Amino acid sequence: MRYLVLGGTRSGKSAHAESLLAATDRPRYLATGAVDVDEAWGARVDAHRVRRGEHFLTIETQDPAAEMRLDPESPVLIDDLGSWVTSLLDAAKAWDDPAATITDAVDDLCSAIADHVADVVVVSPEVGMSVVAPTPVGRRFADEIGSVNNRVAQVCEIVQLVVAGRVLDLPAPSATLSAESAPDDAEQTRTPLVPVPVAPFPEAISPSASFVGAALPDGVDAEVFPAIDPPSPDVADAARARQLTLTKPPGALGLLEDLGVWISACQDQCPPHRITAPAVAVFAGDHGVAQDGVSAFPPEVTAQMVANIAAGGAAVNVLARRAGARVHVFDMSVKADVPGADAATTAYKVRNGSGDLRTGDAMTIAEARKSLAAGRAIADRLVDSGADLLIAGDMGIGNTTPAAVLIGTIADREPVVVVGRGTGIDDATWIRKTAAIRDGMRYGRRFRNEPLALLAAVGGPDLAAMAGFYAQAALRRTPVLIDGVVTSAAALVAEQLAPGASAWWRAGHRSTEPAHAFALSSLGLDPIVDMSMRLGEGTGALTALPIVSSAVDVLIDMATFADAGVSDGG
Ligand SMILES: Cc1cc2ncn([C@H]3O[C@H](COP(=O)(O)O)[C@@H](O)[C@H]3O)c2cc1C
Ligand SMILES: O=C(O)c1cccnc1
Repeated sequence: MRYLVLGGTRSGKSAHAESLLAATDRPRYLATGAVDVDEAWGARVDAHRVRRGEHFLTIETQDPAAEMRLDPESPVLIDDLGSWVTSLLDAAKAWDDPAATITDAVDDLCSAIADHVADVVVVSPEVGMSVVAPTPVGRRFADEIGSVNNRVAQVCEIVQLVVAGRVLDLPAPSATLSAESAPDDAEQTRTPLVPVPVAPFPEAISPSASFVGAALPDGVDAEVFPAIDPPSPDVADAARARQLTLTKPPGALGLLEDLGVWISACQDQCPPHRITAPAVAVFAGDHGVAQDGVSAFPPEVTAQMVANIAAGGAAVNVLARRAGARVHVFDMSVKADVPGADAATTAYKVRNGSGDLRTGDAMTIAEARKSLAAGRAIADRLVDSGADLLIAGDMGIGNTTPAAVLIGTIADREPVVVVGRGTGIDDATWIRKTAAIRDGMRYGRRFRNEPLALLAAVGGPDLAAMAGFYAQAALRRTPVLIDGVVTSAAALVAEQLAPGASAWWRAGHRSTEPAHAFALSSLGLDPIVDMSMRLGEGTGALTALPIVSSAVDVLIDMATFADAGVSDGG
């Protein structure tokens, strides 16, 4: 989670910011204050230091972005942007030179904050609420810090204002910024902040999602799940009853009502909490079968697209930003090294590419276990760090072929009805792909009721990790939106591993891939939207996410007949 904590002088903003990281392990404190200014300043810095105690590792730096990049997995507190902007303006000799800018450094800091894996808390002064400063230097500072705060707010999920020691959560701007409220920088208006974090937030943020290896207790096999409880039937009843009290004819909000009831039941709370921290995990892997031309694109695109997702440029990133979701991408079994991949991306890598499913050796049983454990650990880490809805996405050239094999096998359909056009294959490729699916199904059939062996034979680490992720999400009582054909294949396997898990899932969309419909009907899921999409990555689920968030808002925010003084239908 990324926090921007604003406040005036002595408002209590630093103490609050520190309390946010009180529960995390050895957070780093990036002190941007100028050293040796004068005695009074020194005393003030010392007071901060005493309060922080030993918990924080203090680093004095004028380049917080560089420090963050050195260790993206450690929680970090930056205190504060006021002194940082001052030192930038000093260095650029910009105080009385309107042409000199600090834009590059601000861009760099925003991208470091956006890329940071662990929690980030940024402290900044809120100035300029009084009369305009009488000096050019005062005006310059107020202008700069105002626009820096705007920029940093855009990459933080939570923005708070501290006044007299009291903490105010600032709601995110609505999706379309009005002309007045829009920051004057064109870049900002292109990417308005999308999350709507208006629910109260805990004093201390939970430990960050540092993705560092599988974490199942000793002696627990990754494919073994305890019984899965359904979302609370009693709370579902309470939520249905509440829907009837809201100022609308009963049932008039259709599926929105069902979705609100479902989230309420998942959260065991009516009205539910607002959805504030949805997270997407994209599982990437190459597939041996892709070497023989079952896709319209070459296998090297997988690694390139993983890099694109990590850099924030893929469709999944764009839709996630709009829906207020964080995206994490994991190289489970990409064949080549992903250019510039960080430690979090490769933390769970099982192998370089999967074997050829036509001869039944996508991976070994040990690798299948390791992949399932990885997916479970990733779900755990996201839930532990506060995620309140999970989405899995896929990336892997050729992966609609193993997906069709898994769905054809489990849902018991013929190869010709589960084969799809994937990335847009031509007829000759379609024939090859159908033959590959037939061979894979012939091999996989014997493991139809043995999910671990089936994943090892005709799946791959990416699909196995998704299955572990979905089943673990259910175990952790966290709602899930399923995406397209690839993720739905993993969901079918997850339901075999952990029967009942599907009660914690909804289908985000209907893909144009034919196998998707079979998977959804086997799982008893109806898609929320049908947008003729066929991309994967998590995009279909993300398209439905704002609808689910709206459904929750309805249960929280709508007036009741009694409150609004509206006569009900008797
Ligand atoms: C540029 C690009 C971006 C993608 N994003 C998702 N996919 C999707 O298409 C691929 C599966 O289709 P097939 O089985 O036909 O290869 C996967 O990478 C999947 O994630 C993409 C594919 C491409 C080419
Ligand atoms: O439905 C999907 O998830 C899908 C469809 C085509 C290509 N890749 C993914």
